[in-house]
Amino acid sequence: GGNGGGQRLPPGPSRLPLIGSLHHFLLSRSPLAHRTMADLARRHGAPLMYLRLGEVGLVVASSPAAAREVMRAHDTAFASRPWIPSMRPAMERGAVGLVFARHGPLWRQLRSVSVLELLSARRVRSFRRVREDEARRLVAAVAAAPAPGPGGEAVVNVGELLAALTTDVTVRAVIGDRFDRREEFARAVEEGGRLITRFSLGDLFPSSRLLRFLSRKAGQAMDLHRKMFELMDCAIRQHEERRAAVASAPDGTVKEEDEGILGVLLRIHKEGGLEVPLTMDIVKSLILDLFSGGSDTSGSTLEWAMSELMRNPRAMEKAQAEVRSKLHGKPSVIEDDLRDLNYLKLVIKETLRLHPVLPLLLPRECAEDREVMGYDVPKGATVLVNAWAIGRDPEYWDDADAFKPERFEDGKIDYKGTDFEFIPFGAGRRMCPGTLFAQAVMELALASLLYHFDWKLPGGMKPSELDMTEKMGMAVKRKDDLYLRPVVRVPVPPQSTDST
Ligand code: HEM
Repeated sequence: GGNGGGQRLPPGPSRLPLIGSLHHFLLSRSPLAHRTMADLARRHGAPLMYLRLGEVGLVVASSPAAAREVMRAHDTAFASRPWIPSMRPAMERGAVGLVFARHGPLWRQLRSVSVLELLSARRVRSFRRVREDEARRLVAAVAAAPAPGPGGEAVVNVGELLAALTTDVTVRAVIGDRFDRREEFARAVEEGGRLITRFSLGDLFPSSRLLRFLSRKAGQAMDLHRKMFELMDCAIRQHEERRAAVASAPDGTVKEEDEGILGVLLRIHKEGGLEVPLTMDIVKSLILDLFSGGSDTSGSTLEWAMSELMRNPRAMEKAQAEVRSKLHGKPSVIEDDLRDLNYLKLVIKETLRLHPVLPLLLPRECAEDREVMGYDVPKGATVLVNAWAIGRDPEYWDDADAFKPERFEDGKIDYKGTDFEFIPFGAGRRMCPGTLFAQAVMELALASLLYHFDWKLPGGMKPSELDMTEKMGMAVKRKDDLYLRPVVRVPVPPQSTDST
């Protein structure tokens, strides 16, 4: 109640003058927005909930039915992304790729290029050797690297290795090579995560120029944008030098995997003739989207998968038995082997249910007043879908908080955007275009880790003692690093010294 203009806003928690519902977040036990929002939605019996944070109206869908309304029934009205005020100056200077493009001709064009060309099943398959090579490097690094960890045992930082793997696979797929400035880039992505998730008063009260002026966020966003574009310039140069080198080599053929995603984009850029010209700024923004969208998400998902397997030794044993029996002592896992690894795929699905690394997906914006489930959603409201809450809703999931890959055994529920109780990649026209890319790298990496090694928790820790606290960033990660002690089961073949 309490809203003027005859609007019937969705129910939600109390709102104070000026700050709206902000106090619910400031007083919440959890610093994680998806948990606070799930709590509020349950307490107010509001699968479609209205909140106001400062001046920003927020509508949160927290049930499969509400998610279906947002991403199917009203998909076109909710197909834009809001531009956070402090990020707007950077975006207006051209820092817009696929992720943040407003629903319109530019987005449509980038979307179809991405789906049909850059991330298609055929293109993803063409990077198979890149993935196999990086997976071999991963297991070689695990076998070589155990170093005394916090408790003096020889452990590896599993999350760090997996983050490096997913970054390298993505970057090699895009530019055809490892990125010379990888560490700098990783730091910049982390900085971006901090910036985007930090509350800033200027963002909550966009009409206040004073607050915006006082907030340093806009300036920092601009600096980061410049830094990212400089790094992308460098990636493009690196790509072009590499192609020139490949073309002038004795057998001078440029293979598809050398062309890379960037090669395809540069070709389209040169050909021209598109409805919306593909400028170099757009190319840079788009590859930046792929770099950051492609690595952090898959890397964190893999780290959660390993964490869940450590907490659930029976699932771990089952997954290891499967990969070891299917491979019959082969030297390493290759992609042909993945076809038979059914349980491994269920493990990944179950991980995505319990740990959707974008728990609120990516924000949508309401383009026009809409009536949803009998309530008014006002134009301009930010619309979120709480995939985390939906994936753990006891009304749809038995023993919802337990890790049970078997629940997906009958193959009825998938993350393709049609089963609204399971939407880690979103749904509708803004759904993640990178699912095949992500699936390919995650399956191979996990199979490789489980094939070659047994894994022990350090310091005699019991499985149930492994802390699973989350930390917010660009994607939701573990708060504590996951250190594990690897025990070799299937020896890792010596690394070849190929140049890539
Ligand atoms: C486990 C891995 C991943 C997860 C959980 C994930 C999740 C998501 C989600 C939830 C969205 C927003 C969907 C919506 O608004 O309905 C999204 C969008 C997007 N993702 Fe992913 N993603 C993953 C991997 C990838 C990869 C590997 C790529 C590319 C290489 C990628 C590229 C994108 C892009 C470009 C968008 C924006 C699409 C648009 O706005 O039209 N993602 N992703």
